Amino acid sequence: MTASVFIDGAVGTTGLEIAERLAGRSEFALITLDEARRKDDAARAEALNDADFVILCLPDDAARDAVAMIRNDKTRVIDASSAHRTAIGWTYGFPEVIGREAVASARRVSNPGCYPTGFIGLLAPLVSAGLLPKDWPYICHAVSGYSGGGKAMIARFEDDTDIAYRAYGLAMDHKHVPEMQRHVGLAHAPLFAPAVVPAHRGMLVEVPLQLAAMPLAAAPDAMLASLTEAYRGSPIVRVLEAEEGELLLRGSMEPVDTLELMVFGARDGSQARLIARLDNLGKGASGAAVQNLNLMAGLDETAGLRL
Ligand SMILES: NC(=O)C1=CN([C@@H]2O[C@H](COP(=O)(O)OP(=O)(O)OC[C@H]3O[C@@H](n4cnc5c(N)ncnc54)[C@H](OP(=O)(O)O)[C@@H]3O)[C@@H](O)[C@H]2O)C=CC1
Ligand SMILES: CC(=O)N[C@@H](CCC(=O)OP(=O)(O)O)C(=O)O
Repeated sequence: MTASVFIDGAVGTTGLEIAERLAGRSEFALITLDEARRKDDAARAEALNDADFVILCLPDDAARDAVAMIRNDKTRVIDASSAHRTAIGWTYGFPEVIGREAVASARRVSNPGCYPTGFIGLLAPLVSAGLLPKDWPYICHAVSGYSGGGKAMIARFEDDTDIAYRAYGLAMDHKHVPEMQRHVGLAHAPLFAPAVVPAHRGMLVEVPLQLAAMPLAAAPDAMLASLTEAYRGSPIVRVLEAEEGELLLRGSMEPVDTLELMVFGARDGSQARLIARLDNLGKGASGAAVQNLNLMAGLDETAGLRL
Protein backbone atom coordinates (compact mmCIF):
# COMPACT_ATOMS: atom_id res chain seq x y z
CA MET A 1 0.00 0.00 0.00
CA THR A 2 1.23 3.50 -0.79
CA ALA A 3 1.23 6.00 2.09
CA SER A 4 0.82 9.71 1.43
CA VAL A 5 3.47 12.08 2.80
CA PHE A 6 3.27 15.86 3.08
CA ILE A 7 6.50 17.75 3.75
CA ASP A 8 5.53 21.13 5.21
CA GLY A 9 8.48 23.39 4.41
CA ALA A 10 9.35 21.28 1.37
CA VAL A 11 11.54 23.87 -0.34
CA GLY A 12 13.69 24.55 2.71
CA THR A 13 17.10 22.96 3.29
CA THR A 14 15.85 19.96 5.30
CA GLY A 15 12.65 19.51 3.28
CA LEU A 16 14.47 19.35 -0.05
CA GLU A 17 16.86 16.68 1.22
CA ILE A 18 13.98 14.58 2.55
CA ALA A 19 12.28 14.76 -0.85
CA GLU A 20 15.54 13.64 -2.49
CA ARG A 21 15.69 10.60 -0.20
CA LEU A 22 12.05 9.73 -0.96
CA ALA A 23 12.36 10.17 -4.74
CA GLY A 24 11.54 6.99 -6.61
CA ARG A 25 10.18 5.24 -3.49
CA SER A 26 6.99 3.39 -4.47
CA GLU A 27 5.90 3.04 -0.81
CA PHE A 28 5.24 6.77 -0.55
CA ALA A 29 3.33 9.34 -2.62
CA LEU A 30 4.24 12.98 -1.94
CA ILE A 31 1.53 15.59 -1.50
CA THR A 32 3.00 18.84 -2.85
CA LEU A 33 1.89 22.47 -2.77
CA ASP A 34 3.05 24.82 -5.52
CA GLU A 35 4.98 28.01 -4.79
CA ALA A 36 1.82 30.14 -4.63
CA ARG A 37 0.16 27.88 -2.02
CA ARG A 38 3.02 26.52 0.08
CA LYS A 39 2.49 29.14 2.80
CA ASP A 40 -1.29 29.35 2.40
CA ASP A 41 -2.82 28.12 5.66
CA ALA A 42 -5.96 26.69 4.07
CA ALA A 43 -3.95 24.70 1.55
CA ARG A 44 -1.53 23.54 4.24
CA ALA A 45 -4.38 22.52 6.56
CA GLU A 46 -5.91 20.41 3.80
CA ALA A 47 -2.59 18.71 3.04
CA LEU A 48 -1.80 18.23 6.74
CA ASN A 49 -5.12 16.44 7.25
CA ASP A 50 -5.04 14.42 4.02
CA ALA A 51 -1.60 12.93 4.58
CA ASP A 52 -0.86 9.65 6.33
CA PHE A 53 2.50 11.11 7.35
CA VAL A 54 3.48 14.75 7.76
CA ILE A 55 7.11 15.85 8.05
CA LEU A 56 7.50 19.36 9.45
CA CYS A 57 10.58 21.18 8.15
CA LEU A 58 9.64 24.58 9.52
CA PRO A 59 10.76 27.12 12.09
CA ASP A 60 9.54 26.19 15.60
CA ASP A 61 6.50 28.49 15.73
CA ALA A 62 5.29 27.40 12.31
CA ALA A 63 5.76 23.75 13.37
CA ARG A 64 3.58 24.32 16.46
CA ASP A 65 0.94 25.99 14.27
CA ALA A 66 1.03 23.09 11.81
CA VAL A 67 0.43 20.54 14.57
CA ALA A 68 -2.54 22.60 15.79
CA MET A 69 -4.01 22.48 12.27
CA ILE A 70 -4.19 18.67 12.34
CA ARG A 71 -7.71 17.73 13.32
CA ASN A 72 -7.85 13.99 12.78
CA ASP A 73 -6.52 10.84 14.45
CA LYS A 74 -4.95 9.40 11.32
CA THR A 75 -2.13 11.76 10.42
CA ARG A 76 1.20 10.83 12.02
CA VAL A 77 3.81 13.55 12.43
CA ILE A 78 7.59 13.78 12.30
CA ASP A 79 8.73 17.25 13.41
CA ALA A 80 12.26 18.22 12.34
CA SER A 81 12.13 21.46 14.35
CA SER A 82 13.08 21.87 18.00
CA ALA A 83 9.48 22.69 19.02
CA HIS A 84 8.60 19.30 20.56
CA ARG A 85 11.87 17.63 21.58
CA THR A 86 11.07 17.67 25.29
CA ALA A 87 7.29 17.96 24.93
CA ILE A 88 4.85 15.60 26.62
CA GLY A 89 3.14 13.23 24.19
CA TRP A 90 6.05 13.26 21.73
CA THR A 91 8.47 10.41 21.10
CA TYR A 92 12.10 11.42 20.68
CA GLY A 93 13.07 10.12 17.25
CA PHE A 94 16.43 8.55 18.02
CA PRO A 95 15.59 4.86 17.47
CA GLU A 96 19.04 3.53 18.41
CA VAL A 97 18.79 5.19 21.82
CA ILE A 98 15.10 5.07 22.75
CA GLY A 99 14.22 1.87 20.85
CA ARG A 100 12.96 1.22 17.32
CA GLU A 101 9.56 -0.05 18.56
CA ALA A 102 8.86 3.21 20.37
CA VAL A 103 9.38 5.17 17.15
CA ALA A 104 7.60 2.63 14.97
CA SER A 105 4.42 2.86 17.02
CA ALA A 106 4.43 6.62 17.70
CA ARG A 107 1.95 9.14 16.30
CA ARG A 108 4.08 12.18 17.13
CA VAL A 109 7.83 11.93 16.63
CA SER A 110 10.26 14.75 17.30
CA ASN A 111 13.45 14.45 15.28
CA PRO A 112 16.58 15.11 17.36
CA GLY A 113 18.63 18.24 16.73
CA CYS A 114 21.83 17.76 14.76
CA TYR A 115 24.21 18.57 17.62
CA PRO A 116 22.18 16.56 20.17
CA THR A 117 22.38 13.55 17.85
CA GLY A 118 26.15 13.52 18.39
CA PHE A 119 26.04 14.38 22.09
CA ILE A 120 23.28 11.94 23.01
CA GLY A 121 24.65 9.25 20.71
CA LEU A 122 27.96 9.42 22.59
CA LEU A 123 26.79 9.88 26.17
CA ALA A 124 23.40 8.17 26.56
CA PRO A 125 24.70 4.56 26.44
CA LEU A 126 27.69 5.35 28.69
CA VAL A 127 25.63 7.13 31.35
CA SER A 128 22.94 4.48 31.15
CA ALA A 129 25.55 1.72 31.62
CA GLY A 130 26.97 3.53 34.66
CA LEU A 131 30.35 4.14 33.00
CA LEU A 132 29.96 7.91 33.32
CA PRO A 133 28.08 9.87 36.02
CA LYS A 134 24.64 11.44 35.52
CA ASP A 135 25.49 14.28 37.87
CA TRP A 136 28.59 15.66 36.15
CA PRO A 137 28.69 19.12 34.51
CA TYR A 138 29.56 17.96 30.98
CA ILE A 139 30.95 20.25 28.30
CA CYS A 140 30.21 19.85 24.61
CA HIS A 141 32.13 21.65 21.90
CA ALA A 142 30.97 21.29 18.32
CA VAL A 143 31.56 22.65 14.84
CA SER A 144 28.95 22.54 12.09
CA GLY A 145 28.78 23.29 8.41
CA TYR A 146 26.68 26.36 7.66
CA SER A 147 23.72 24.48 6.13
CA GLY A 148 22.88 23.67 9.77
CA GLY A 149 21.44 27.17 9.99
CA GLY A 150 19.08 26.70 7.01
CA LYS A 151 18.55 29.05 4.08
CA ALA A 152 19.43 32.22 5.99
CA MET A 153 22.79 30.89 7.23
CA ILE A 154 23.64 29.41 3.82
CA ALA A 155 23.04 32.81 2.22
CA ARG A 156 25.13 34.53 4.89
CA PHE A 157 28.14 32.25 4.47
CA GLU A 158 27.90 32.25 0.68
CA ASP A 159 27.64 36.06 0.60
CA ASP A 160 30.43 36.67 3.12
CA THR A 161 33.19 34.24 2.18
CA ASP A 162 35.54 35.99 4.58
CA ILE A 163 33.99 34.29 7.65
CA ALA A 164 36.51 31.66 8.75
CA TYR A 165 34.88 30.58 12.03
CA ARG A 166 31.76 31.65 13.90
CA ALA A 167 31.51 30.90 17.62
CA TYR A 168 27.98 31.39 18.96
CA GLY A 169 25.64 30.31 21.72
CA LEU A 170 27.72 32.67 23.84
CA ALA A 171 24.86 33.34 26.27
CA MET A 172 24.88 29.60 26.95
CA ASP A 173 21.19 29.37 26.15
CA HIS A 174 21.30 27.39 22.89
CA LYS A 175 17.95 25.79 22.15
CA HIS A 176 19.48 22.30 22.00
CA VAL A 177 20.59 22.25 25.64
CA PRO A 178 17.27 21.03 27.12
CA GLU A 179 17.07 17.98 24.84
CA MET A 180 20.76 17.20 25.42
CA GLN A 181 20.15 17.16 29.17
CA ARG A 182 16.81 15.36 29.03
CA HIS A 183 17.67 12.52 26.69
CA VAL A 184 20.94 11.61 28.38
CA GLY A 185 19.22 11.96 31.76
CA LEU A 186 21.73 14.44 33.20
CA ALA A 187 21.34 16.25 36.50
CA HIS A 188 22.94 19.44 35.12
CA ALA A 189 22.59 21.27 31.82
CA PRO A 190 25.71 20.68 29.72
CA LEU A 191 27.81 23.69 28.78
CA PHE A 192 27.38 23.77 25.02
CA ALA A 193 29.90 25.66 22.87
CA PRO A 194 28.92 25.46 19.17
CA ALA A 195 30.60 27.03 16.15
CA VAL A 196 30.02 27.23 12.42
CA VAL A 197 32.77 26.80 9.82
CA PRO A 198 32.70 27.69 6.11
CA ALA A 199 31.87 24.18 4.91
CA HIS A 200 28.41 23.46 3.53
CA ARG A 201 27.66 20.40 5.63
CA GLY A 202 29.10 18.05 8.21
CA MET A 203 29.83 18.34 11.89
CA LEU A 204 32.08 17.19 14.72
CA VAL A 205 30.52 17.07 18.18
CA GLU A 206 32.93 16.57 21.03
CA VAL A 207 32.64 15.80 24.74
CA PRO A 208 36.06 16.27 26.39
CA LEU A 209 36.45 14.41 29.68
CA GLN A 210 38.93 15.00 32.51
CA LEU A 211 38.61 11.40 33.65
CA ALA A 212 41.11 11.72 36.49
CA ALA A 213 39.01 14.45 38.10
CA MET A 214 35.68 12.62 37.81
CA PRO A 215 34.19 10.70 40.74
CA LEU A 216 33.16 7.85 38.46
CA ALA A 217 34.58 7.24 35.02
CA ALA A 218 35.46 4.16 33.05
CA ALA A 219 38.68 3.81 31.11
CA PRO A 220 38.58 4.90 27.44
CA ASP A 221 38.82 1.28 26.28
CA ALA A 222 35.83 0.31 28.41
CA MET A 223 33.83 3.24 26.98
CA LEU A 224 34.71 2.17 23.44
CA ALA A 225 33.66 -1.41 24.18
CA SER A 226 30.39 -0.25 25.72
CA LEU A 227 29.51 1.98 22.75
CA THR A 228 30.42 -0.82 20.34
CA GLU A 229 28.05 -3.15 22.18
CA ALA A 230 25.27 -0.54 22.44
CA TYR A 231 25.21 0.03 18.67
CA ARG A 232 26.05 -3.51 17.55
CA GLY A 233 24.02 -4.34 14.47
CA SER A 234 23.07 -0.75 13.69
CA PRO A 235 23.54 -0.01 10.00
CA ILE A 236 23.55 3.73 10.75
CA VAL A 237 25.45 4.32 14.00
CA ARG A 238 29.03 3.12 13.69
CA VAL A 239 31.59 2.99 16.46
CA LEU A 240 35.08 3.39 15.02
CA GLU A 241 38.48 2.54 16.43
CA ALA A 242 40.17 5.88 17.03
CA GLU A 243 43.03 6.62 14.69
CA GLU A 244 45.97 8.78 15.66
CA GLY A 245 46.16 12.09 13.90
CA GLU A 246 43.32 14.36 12.94
CA LEU A 247 39.66 14.55 12.01
CA LEU A 248 38.74 16.69 9.02
CA LEU A 249 35.52 18.28 7.82
CA ARG A 250 35.78 18.73 4.08
CA GLY A 251 34.00 21.46 2.13
CA SER A 252 33.21 18.91 -0.56
CA MET A 253 31.54 16.41 1.80
CA GLU A 254 28.83 14.34 0.09
CA PRO A 255 25.51 13.73 1.87
CA VAL A 256 25.69 10.77 4.26
CA ASP A 257 23.24 9.39 6.83
CA THR A 258 25.65 7.61 9.18
CA LEU A 259 26.65 8.69 12.68
CA GLU A 260 30.26 7.82 13.52
CA LEU A 261 31.35 7.67 17.16
CA MET A 262 34.95 7.65 18.38
CA VAL A 263 36.73 7.54 21.74
CA PHE A 264 40.21 9.07 22.00
CA GLY A 265 42.01 8.36 25.26
CA ALA A 266 45.24 9.65 26.77
CA ARG A 267 47.85 6.90 27.22
CA ASP A 268 47.64 7.15 31.01
CA GLY A 269 43.82 7.08 30.93
CA SER A 270 43.53 10.46 32.66
CA GLN A 271 41.68 12.21 29.81
CA ALA A 272 39.39 11.30 26.92
CA ARG A 273 37.70 13.02 24.00
CA LEU A 274 34.43 11.46 22.83
CA ILE A 275 33.82 12.64 19.27
CA ALA A 276 30.86 12.17 16.92
CA ARG A 277 31.07 12.87 13.19
CA LEU A 278 27.90 13.26 11.15
CA ASP A 279 26.18 15.16 8.38
CA ASN A 280 23.90 17.78 9.95
CA LEU A 281 21.50 17.21 7.06
CA GLY A 282 21.85 13.40 7.24
CA LYS A 283 21.45 11.69 10.61
CA GLY A 284 21.24 15.27 11.93
CA ALA A 285 17.98 16.05 10.10
CA SER A 286 16.72 14.67 6.78
CA GLY A 287 18.28 11.21 7.02
CA ALA A 288 16.90 10.82 10.56
CA ALA A 289 13.44 11.92 9.40
CA VAL A 290 13.44 9.33 6.61
CA GLN A 291 14.73 6.63 8.99
CA ASN A 292 11.88 7.45 11.38
CA LEU A 293 9.35 7.53 8.53
CA ASN A 294 10.55 4.09 7.40
CA LEU A 295 10.12 2.67 10.90
CA MET A 296 6.69 4.25 11.35
CA ALA A 297 5.60 2.79 8.01
CA GLY A 298 6.87 -0.67 8.98
CA LEU A 299 9.71 -0.64 6.45
CA ASP A 300 13.44 -1.31 6.56
CA GLU A 301 14.88 1.63 8.50
CA THR A 302 17.63 2.19 5.94
CA ALA A 303 15.47 2.43 2.81
CA GLY A 304 16.42 5.51 0.80
CA LEU A 305 19.30 6.40 3.11
CA ARG A 306 22.86 7.16 2.04
CA LEU A 307 25.04 4.77 3.96
N1 LIG B 1 19.46 22.60 8.51
C1 LIG B 1 19.77 21.62 9.40
O1 LIG B 1 20.89 21.05 9.38
C2 LIG B 1 18.78 21.20 10.43
C3 LIG B 1 17.54 21.80 10.55
N2 LIG B 1 16.66 21.39 11.51
C4 LIG B 1 15.37 22.04 11.72
O2 LIG B 1 14.52 21.81 10.61
C5 LIG B 1 13.64 22.92 10.45
C6 LIG B 1 13.83 23.44 9.03
O3 LIG B 1 15.16 23.91 8.95
P1 LIG B 1 15.88 24.26 7.58
O4 LIG B 1 15.37 23.39 6.51
O5 LIG B 1 17.32 24.30 7.88
O6 LIG B 1 15.35 25.76 7.38
P2 LIG B 1 15.15 26.58 6.04
O7 LIG B 1 15.07 28.01 6.45
O8 LIG B 1 16.15 26.19 5.03
O9 LIG B 1 13.72 26.11 5.55
C7 LIG B 1 12.52 26.38 6.25
C8 LIG B 1 11.40 26.42 5.25
O10 LIG B 1 10.17 26.64 5.93
C9 LIG B 1 9.42 27.59 5.18
N3 LIG B 1 8.45 28.22 6.04
C10 LIG B 1 8.68 29.12 7.03
N4 LIG B 1 7.49 29.47 7.60
C11 LIG B 1 6.52 28.77 6.95
C12 LIG B 1 5.11 28.70 7.08
N5 LIG B 1 4.45 29.41 8.00
N6 LIG B 1 4.42 27.86 6.26
C13 LIG B 1 5.06 27.14 5.32
N7 LIG B 1 6.42 27.16 5.14
C14 LIG B 1 7.13 27.97 5.97
C15 LIG B 1 10.48 28.53 4.65
O11 LIG B 1 9.95 29.30 3.59
P3 LIG B 1 10.88 30.32 2.73
O12 LIG B 1 11.61 29.44 1.76
O13 LIG B 1 9.88 31.21 2.06
O14 LIG B 1 11.77 30.99 3.70
C16 LIG B 1 11.57 27.55 4.24
O15 LIG B 1 11.38 27.06 2.92
C17 LIG B 1 14.02 23.96 11.49
O16 LIG B 1 13.19 23.87 12.60
C18 LIG B 1 15.45 23.57 11.83
O17 LIG B 1 15.80 24.02 13.11
C19 LIG B 1 16.96 20.33 12.33
C20 LIG B 1 18.16 19.70 12.25
C21 LIG B 1 19.19 20.13 11.34
C1 LIG C 1 24.81 25.80 12.36
C2 LIG C 1 23.51 26.18 13.01
O1 LIG C 1 23.11 27.32 13.06
N1 LIG C 1 22.82 25.19 13.53
C3 LIG C 1 21.55 25.36 14.18
C4 LIG C 1 21.00 24.05 14.62
C5 LIG C 1 20.58 23.17 13.51
C6 LIG C 1 19.67 22.10 13.97
O2 LIG C 1 19.98 21.10 14.55
O3 LIG C 1 18.40 22.40 13.87
P1 LIG C 1 17.46 22.41 15.09
O4 LIG C 1 17.79 23.64 15.81
O5 LIG C 1 16.09 22.34 14.60
O6 LIG C 1 17.80 21.21 15.87
C7 LIG C 1 21.64 26.24 15.41
O7 LIG C 1 22.65 26.22 16.08
O8 LIG C 1 20.62 26.84 15.74
